[in-house]
Amino acid sequence: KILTDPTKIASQYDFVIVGGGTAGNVVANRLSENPNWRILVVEAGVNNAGIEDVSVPFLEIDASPNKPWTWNYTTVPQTALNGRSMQYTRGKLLGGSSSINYMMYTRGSSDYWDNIAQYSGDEGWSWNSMLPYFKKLETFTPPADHHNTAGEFNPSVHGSNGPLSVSLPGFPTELNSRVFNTTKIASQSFPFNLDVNSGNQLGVGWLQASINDTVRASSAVAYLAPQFISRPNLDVLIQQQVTKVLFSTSAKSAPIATGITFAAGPGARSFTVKPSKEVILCGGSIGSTQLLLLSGIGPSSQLNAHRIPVVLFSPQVGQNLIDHPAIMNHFIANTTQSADSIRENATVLQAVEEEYATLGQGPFVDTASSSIALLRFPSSESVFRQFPDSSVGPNSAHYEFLWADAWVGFLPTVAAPATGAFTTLAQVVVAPASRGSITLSSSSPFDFPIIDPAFLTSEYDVKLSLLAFKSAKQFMAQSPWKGFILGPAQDSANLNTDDEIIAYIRSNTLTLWHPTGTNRMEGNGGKSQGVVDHNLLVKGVSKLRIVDASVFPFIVPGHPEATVYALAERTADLIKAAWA
Ligand SMILES: Cc1cc2nc3c(=O)[nH]c(=O)nc-3n(C[C@H](O)[C@H](O)[C@H](O)COP(=O)(O)OP(=O)(O)OC[C@H]3O[C@@H](n4cnc5c(N)ncnc54)[C@H](O)[C@@H]3O)c2cc1C
Repeated sequence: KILTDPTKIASQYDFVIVGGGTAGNVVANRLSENPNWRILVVEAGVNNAGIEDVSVPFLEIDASPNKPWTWNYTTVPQTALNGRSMQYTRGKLLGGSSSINYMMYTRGSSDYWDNIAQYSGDEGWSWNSMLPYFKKLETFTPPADHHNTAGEFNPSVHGSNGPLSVSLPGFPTELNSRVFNTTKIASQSFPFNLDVNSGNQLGVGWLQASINDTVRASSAVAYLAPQFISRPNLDVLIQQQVTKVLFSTSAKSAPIATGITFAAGPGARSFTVKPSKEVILCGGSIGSTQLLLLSGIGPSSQLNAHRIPVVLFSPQVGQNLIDHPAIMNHFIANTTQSADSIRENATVLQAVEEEYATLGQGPFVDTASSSIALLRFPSSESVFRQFPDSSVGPNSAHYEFLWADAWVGFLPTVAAPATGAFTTLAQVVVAPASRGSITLSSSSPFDFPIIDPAFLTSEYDVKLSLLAFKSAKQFMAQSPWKGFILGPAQDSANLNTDDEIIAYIRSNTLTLWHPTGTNRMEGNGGKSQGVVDHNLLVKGVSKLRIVDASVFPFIVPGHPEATVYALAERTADLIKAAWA
């Protein structure tokens, strides 16, 4: 059941899970399959139920930022982006960021998982070991318009019985035929890929999304569905922020995590709960990292600076922050059909809303993009003579494209024009070399930490971004776009020299909100330091685990939510085995 009153929780639990987000609800669901175990989830945010903006797929643009259900973080000024800071939103509600994200569903590549397996020395993280979890977690669902999806995905790599619905686009746009015709004309550079989630990710394919018919499928909708949340051994306490992990320390053994404290806000009453088995942190790359530091696990400099009693020096906590730098390239489109009219014209908006409400059809059933390209630069590019190749393997992407049949933009400085029709091509460097950090700003759990994704601080990322821009230009110059695309929009017009393009890159790069790696797994038999071991147990202490995007040693070439779901599914099995 979902609880809002902390005095109503039980007196004893086996497991306490911090954060009812993407990973947290998966772990809660799977552990509560054992009727002998009692599970408590403590989530800082609100219930997702009844919030329209986090349910209607098209309203993803209204799901964040600066909502009552978001963590409204900002980054520090980004030195390589002309000193710009950017909003760095996370979901603060059941489902976590899966309740506010763009629902783009990508598993990464077989290289990606095989790399984690090799790095951690645990074959259980390999692609072949993880594919059964990807299948277990999903039900591949027909799109809202129930069109024939043969030729748009490979059914043999998908699941049919899992909690999470994954689907294909359910509203055709004018872009689809143009994107896929381009793969025929320019198949050498931009080959068609039947299913980018098959392990072989390279090419241009249909974009799968975590959507169930007409509504968003978040981890809350999927893993806390009525048949699960009604289990008598599962309690989910909301609107309470975990402020500290408690430890018992003795000279004889490593510190043992014994419980947590939580409170509704600064000055509110503080509560303690002590599970008999484990504390499991699922607070996400920012939440779990801040909590570890506040609890006395982290680099000595930081714990000392904020006078936090030391439980364990762990130098990697908050380091290795990796995120994907993206740019929204806008083109002028020669059409009256683009989704810009929904934003520009109240009558069109009303008609689209009605179509969705009465028929469950139309543009509101989809996320922003229907197709995705995951691509590599040739090894002959001069950048690879200067820098090591950052991709996770020879069959994995350096960069990505997504197309939207409207102006999509997130920069306060580049507002959508009041009129006109546009196509957006988002370019993303999916194998960046830059590394940032998360550090404490104070010892109060209610102060936001200092977040520095360090975008483009490696020159390598600037060079890949430049190459991706040129590749995008090449894609949009192919014959299927003739007469439809009239040229770049004002914000990217007249970019001729590399210097001009790089200036544009620095002023337009933004986050895709994929912070990863701040509590990374240790690697190379412990030679590469990490915060957790390959079972995601926090090193140097006992009974404390981290299960969320912060533990990945590398960033996925693609979008992380699918990888977080699969990570959580496997770790739930590891926890079950550990306590069997
Ligand atoms: C705007 C946006 C768009 C995105 N688009 C996509 C996309 O299209 N596709 C994709 O794959 N990925 C996307 N992502 C990224 C993806 O959603 C995340 O990588 C993933 O959901 C992270 O899962 P997690 O379990 O690590 O953390 P989260 O899902 O963020 O869960 C963390 C949970 O812990 C709670 N919490 C944190 N600290 C505490 C505390 N101290 N006490 C109690 N509770 C706490 C939070 O409130 C939250 O509910 C997007 C993210 C955002 C923000």
